[in-house]
Order: sequence, then structure tokens, then C-alpha cells
Amino acid sequence: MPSLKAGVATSGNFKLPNARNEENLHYAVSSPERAQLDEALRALRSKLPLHVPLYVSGMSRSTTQSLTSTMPSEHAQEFAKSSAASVEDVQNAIRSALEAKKSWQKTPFVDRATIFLKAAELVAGKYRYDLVAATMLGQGKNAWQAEIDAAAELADFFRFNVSYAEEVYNKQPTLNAPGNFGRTDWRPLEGFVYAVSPFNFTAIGGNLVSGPAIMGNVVLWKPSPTGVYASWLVYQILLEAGLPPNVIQFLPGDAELITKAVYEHKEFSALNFTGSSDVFRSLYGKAAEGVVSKKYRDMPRMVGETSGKNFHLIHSSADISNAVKHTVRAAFEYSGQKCSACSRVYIPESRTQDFLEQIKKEMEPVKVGPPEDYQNFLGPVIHKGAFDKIVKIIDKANGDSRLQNIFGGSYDGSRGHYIEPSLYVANTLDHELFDQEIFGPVLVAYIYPDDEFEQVMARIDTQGGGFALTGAIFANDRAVLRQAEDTLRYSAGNFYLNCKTTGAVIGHQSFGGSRSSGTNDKAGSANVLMRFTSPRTLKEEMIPLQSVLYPSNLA
Ligand SMILES: NC(=O)c1ccc[n+]([C@@H]2O[C@H](COP(=O)([O-])OP(=O)(O)OC[C@H]3O[C@@H](n4cnc5c(N)ncnc54)[C@H](O)[C@@H]3O)[C@@H](O)[C@H]2O)c1
Ligand SMILES: N[C@@H](CCC=O)C(=O)O
Repeated sequence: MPSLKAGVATSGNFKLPNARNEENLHYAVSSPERAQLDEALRALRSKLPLHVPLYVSGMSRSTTQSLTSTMPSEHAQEFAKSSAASVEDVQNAIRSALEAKKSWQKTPFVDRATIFLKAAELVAGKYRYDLVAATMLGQGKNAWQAEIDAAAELADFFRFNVSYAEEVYNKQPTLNAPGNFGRTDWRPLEGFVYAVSPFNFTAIGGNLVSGPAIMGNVVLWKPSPTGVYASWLVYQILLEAGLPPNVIQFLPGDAELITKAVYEHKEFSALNFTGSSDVFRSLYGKAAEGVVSKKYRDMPRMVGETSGKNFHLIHSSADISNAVKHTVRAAFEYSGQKCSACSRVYIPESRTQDFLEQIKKEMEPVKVGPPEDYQNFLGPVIHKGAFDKIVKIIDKANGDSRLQNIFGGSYDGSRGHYIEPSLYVANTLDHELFDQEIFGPVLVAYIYPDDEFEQVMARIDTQGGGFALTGAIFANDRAVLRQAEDTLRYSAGNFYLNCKTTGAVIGHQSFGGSRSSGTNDKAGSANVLMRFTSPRTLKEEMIPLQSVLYPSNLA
């Protein structure tokens, strides 16, 4: 069988198609896309529980050990049983990936790029409804949230990562002395990349593996146990698009066991992680131990996009109607399970009545329930662990004299993991709710005296659990927007003016935060792709050297 090796068919340069954002489908009543999605949902339900194998050394394999996930909207229903990789599977995966690397890194960029462009078309076309349905039933997103993730953002990541790779390759020295020629060889890393993905975005798993692979790396993918079926679909799409099987190895299973086996290998060269800060810190620390003990050939790169405690700051000059609508969406869409979700809001005293009246009105038509019912704005939270954690927070908040409940404050776990969207006003800025990432539909507000705007900004910067992912200022006064942008410069990696903290679009807003929110390498940018390269600088001289001595040495 012919393989993708260094070829001769492309001479010189070529121009890739311009990356474009996938247009969203809206699933309005009686729309053709709604009918197709309903069909995909029916078909998927009829196959439950789904079986997800490993894919190691070019072969899929089911193991006797398995992990089970249930439907978050209907926890009596098993959703997926995924195989679990053993230490030996991990070792085989590394061996096969490193073998595949020899030809993959020499594969012309035109061929690597085309595979991901084709994958984007498969996502946007042939598999769109399967991906959206899998994300709805498996991860509890409603049709719109699943569409913007598993269809649009996934296709965008594939298309834009190809463009960003082109941008990286085009970064070449612009100055050459006469008779000299300098170049940069954007080598992939030596060794292999370990990608660990979260449950909450199908697209993120696709991005964590595709970015490094486009740059010529090989990748071991450990998907989230609660997003495993959608990840498996993404993996199969990449294979169908022509990705040689061993370039990415698919390794569901016990996170700690897999990580331990990966971290034992000398050729571990990078971690590409998205998930919670605590898990990233522990993975960072274990890698550092390996660095200290000289276990690895390289100094492994650590790339991590992690947790947030994101804020909306409302100024007295703000358009309150706009601020309210954005706050409802940012705090409650996908039940607050976005790293970018707004979970603390600061309201000026003079506009509080207006804000609270309007937010209560906006909440009236907001419904909570299964994602298959299109009228539901919020679905369930992902699993019992998340539900129990949020319930504990709500129960405590309901009995806390420092908090006033404005709406919500209840939950129902009888059929699915449902939490009512909840707003509490705290009478002190010292409340722990301003620091804790809840990852659920719970918003805490603080009402500040209008003339304490500057003090409140100072607190916003220092509270928030040390996270600095996203934040927003709502104001009509231009000087206030400038002041907030300057004062809160390090409080958020994505800072929004008069719009919500969620919904970064690939190609428009690259994404990530620093401090405890991660390494801020910016998903959706050429910057993060550069972390998966080890550039080599080349210089060639065409004029022979005439003398050893400098002119100044001569008498
Ligand atoms: N900043 C971002 O771009 C971004 C995007 C999405 C999610 N997130 C964050 O992710 C979190 C929610 O996702 P989650 O619940 O899947 O996160 P998580 O940290 O629980 O899990 C993420 C991944 O790490 C794995 N993992 C968990 N424990 C591990 C261990 N001890 N060793 C090795 N791997 C381990 C999981 O199996 C999963 O694949 C939130 O904190 C959210 O803010 C951040
Ligand atoms: N990039 C997404 C958040 C991803 C994290 O969960 C947003 O901007 O809302």
C-alpha cells in the first residue's frame, strides 16, 4: 500500500484556501436541520449503550475492563461503555506512534493540511448531525450549544489550525547579509505529545490532537470518560479523512494509570491539556519530577488551558438591558459548564433595582430539562459527582445569612442531574462564592456603592480564586472602559467590552488565561502551534571566507 511519504509532486509554494468559520444551523421549528437532527437522535438512542474501543497500533480493540457513563439527562440510561487501556496498551501506542512519526514528519505539508481540511468538511457535512446528537445525549448540551461546539467549532479548529500552521511555516528570517541565506526549519518536537481532553467541549479534544499533529507530531489522546463517544466519532472522522492510523492513538481508560505509563517514557515531549487547574497542576508537578530526575530526553512542554471564575463588572453608565441579557447567557448557557462562564457579577447600587428586575424577567421563559426538548435553555450537569458538589453549595448558600437568594436555589436529581439556574446576592465581598469554580448554573452578585468602582475593580483583580480566564466590563462611558481595560489587564486572558465572557470564536478571539487558569498559549492561534515545534535555525553562506584575521588585526 502506498504511504504518505516525502513526495515530489509539489514544487515550490502553494496557497491554502482561506480559513472560514462554519456557519451555524439554528434548528428552528420545522427547519430541515431539526428534522435531520431528530433522526440522528433517534438513531443514536436506538444503539445505546454505545461501545467505544481503544485504537492502538492501527487497530481498534475492546477490552474486558470498561468505563461506563450514563446520560446526564436520564441517569438510568447507560450511554457509553468505553474500553480501558492497560499499561501495555500505552507502551504499544507509544511504540507505534514513534514508528509512524518517521514518515509523518516527512509528509509534505500539503498532504497533512489536506487531511484536516477534509476532516472539517466531514464534520460540517456527512457527520454533522451524528456529532451534534452525540454531544446532546452524551454531554447534555441542547441543540444550539451542541451545534456551536461539535459542528462549528470543531470544523473551525481543523480549518484554522491548518492556516495557523501555514502562518508558522511562513515565519522566516527577513534579513540576510549579502551572499547569506537564512531559514527556519519548524521541526515537530522529538518524541510524542500527550493530549488530555475535558468533557465539556467535543471540539476541544479535536483541537488538542489536531494542532500538534498538523505540525508533524504524533499524539496519544486520552479522552474524557464523560465525552468519550463524541471523541471517538472525532477520531474516526480523522481516520476517514486520511490520517495515517498511528499518528494519533486513542486511549480511553483510567486517567492516572494511563498518565503514569505515559510519563515513564523517555520520549514524552509535551502535555497538551484542557481541564481543571488542580489536575493540570498535578500533571505539571509529576512532569517536573521527571525533568529533575532526568527521565526525559527533552524538557517536556506543558500546555494547559484550565479553570476560571469569570466576572461581569457593570458600571453605572451601562446599558442594563444588554448587560442583563449577556449575563443570563454567560452564567447559565450549558448550565454554567463552560470554563468561560460568568459566575460573579458586580452591580452598581444605583442600577441594582433595574438589573434585578430585568434579570428576573429574562429568567421567566428560561426552562431547564432534557436537551432533546428544543425549548430547554439549560440541560443537566454532567454527572452525579458534579450534581452532588453543586447541591452541597446550593444547600449551604440557602442557609447562609450573608446571601440573599434572588431566584433558583433548587434542584432535581430524580431523573437527570438538573440544577435550577440560581442567583445569590452577597452582602460581603469576602464570601467564598467569589473564589470557587462551581462549574454549574450558580451566579453570585455583589452590589457596590457607585463611588467605590475603583475599589471594586481592585477586588475583582485579587479575588476569583487566583483564576484569570475571562472577564467583561459593561459601560457606556468610554473613559470607564479604558480604566477597566487598564486596571484589569492581568485579571483575564479574554477581556470583553459590553459583551459576555463566553463564546470566543476561532479566528476572531483566540482563547486562554494565565495565573491559575493555565499557560495562556491561546487555543485557536499560531502561538499554541509553535509550542509543538522545536525550530531549527539554518544559515548558509555562498561566499567563501577570505581571511581569519579581522581588518582591525592588520597592521
Ligand atoms: N480554559 C479552557 O480552555 C477550558 C476549556 C474547557 C474546560 N476547562 C476546565 O475543565 C474543567 C471541566 O472539565 P473536566 O471536568 O473534564 O476536567 P477534569 O480536570 O476533571 O478532567 C480533564 C481531563 O483530565 C483527566 N484527568 C482527571 N484526573 C486526572 C489525573 N489525576 N491524572 C490524569 N488525568 C486526569 C480527565 O479524565 C479528563 O480527560 C473545568 O475546570 C473547566 O474550567 C477549561
Ligand atoms: N472557548 C469557549 C469556552 C471553552 C471552555 O469551556 C468560550 O469562549 O466560551
